[in-house]
Amino acid sequence: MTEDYKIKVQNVTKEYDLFKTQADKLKSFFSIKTDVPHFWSLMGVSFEVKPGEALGLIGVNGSGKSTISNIISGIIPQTTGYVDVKGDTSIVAISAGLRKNLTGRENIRLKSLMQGLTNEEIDALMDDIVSFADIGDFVDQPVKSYSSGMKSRLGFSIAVHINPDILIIDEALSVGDDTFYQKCVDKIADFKEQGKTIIFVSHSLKQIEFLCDRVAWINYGKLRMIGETQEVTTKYREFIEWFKKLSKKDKAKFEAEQKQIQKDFDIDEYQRQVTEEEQAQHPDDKHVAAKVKKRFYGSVISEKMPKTSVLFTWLVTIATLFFCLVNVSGHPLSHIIEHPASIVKPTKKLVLPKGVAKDNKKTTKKHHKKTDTEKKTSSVKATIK
Ligand SMILES: Nc1ncnc2c1ncn2[C@@H]1O[C@H](COP(=O)(O)OP(=O)(O)OP(=O)(O)O)[C@@H](O)[C@H]1O
Repeated sequence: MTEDYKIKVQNVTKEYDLFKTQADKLKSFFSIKTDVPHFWSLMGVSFEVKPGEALGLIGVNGSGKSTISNIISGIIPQTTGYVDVKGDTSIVAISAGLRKNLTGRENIRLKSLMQGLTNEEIDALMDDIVSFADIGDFVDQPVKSYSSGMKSRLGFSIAVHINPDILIIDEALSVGDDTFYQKCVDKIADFKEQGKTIIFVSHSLKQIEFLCDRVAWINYGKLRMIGETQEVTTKYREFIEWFKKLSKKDKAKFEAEQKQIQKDFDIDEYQRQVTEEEQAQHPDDKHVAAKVKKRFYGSVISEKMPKTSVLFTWLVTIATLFFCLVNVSGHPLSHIIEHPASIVKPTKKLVLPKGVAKDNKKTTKKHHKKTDTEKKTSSVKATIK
């Protein structure tokens, strides 16, 4: 692999925990072991995109195309692996990055500000973005009222007008009508002429063949093939034809097997495998294992709490609980240190809020009256006797 790249992904994986309850989610955050099943959406994907290249991403539903696009765009983090993107990216997926409660115009401003444009620059671009999106009065309505085609139009228009170095288009053209599609294709062609880098995700092999210089075929979380467009699309078509000829039962069996492989994926085993392969290529390098480890974990931000933070959180929680108990018990700290059992034997009277105290007095008085009556009754009873 040459160093002359715009995007580089190396040994990228993405794991999802398939939580069933909120409690499982919380436990996992605190690194408490749960029996939640795991699913590896990506199982070690590596490729590079050269400057000015249009790379197509193809693969059947659920193969991991959007996952890798979102990782490259910085929308979601990878679980392991190295990702290097040289330049600003702008992703166009159906409704990606659009806030549904904001109007189209507000979304234009927000997304542009997030890309680093100033308010003056946005004002200058606003009319062009609105006119390209061509969604009429809806531009002043909240995005939640848009059809998927309208969201795609708005998203595409914003993305191409903010002039990113890298444009990632994820299935955005599949929902537009023919006129809009042609406008988008022309705009993408303009981008290519300007030497910009494009990642184009689509199920339409025709669109891919028309727009892309190279294609990566992602297959159930793995990179199955990358190369010249025609070569890869031909192999992919053969695969689709083979799959279509399977019986319904065999199709289901094949898909279940692939998903099972994604559930059973072992990240440590994969790391060992990569280390062994690289050690074989560089037998004299004593630092291969450390380099692979750094590549796997060096640039990732864990979605789970690191062990030290978990320990710290537990310590703070226990300390807080302890001091609360000391306070409630009413004993001085030194006394509790000498007699730990006294922490559960409070000395202080409970100080109740005013209203509660009054109510309590009334109840106690009533209680006393009752007791006096009882006393009188018993003395009368005694006199009669
Ligand atoms: N948040 C999530 N939690 C659990 N699994 C997820 C999550 N997001 C994606 N996945 C799973 O990861 C796999 C890859 O999904 P992804 O959306 O990347 O596929 P895709 O190739 O873009 O599919 P499509 O062509 O249908 O858009 C799928 O099996 C999907 O169910």
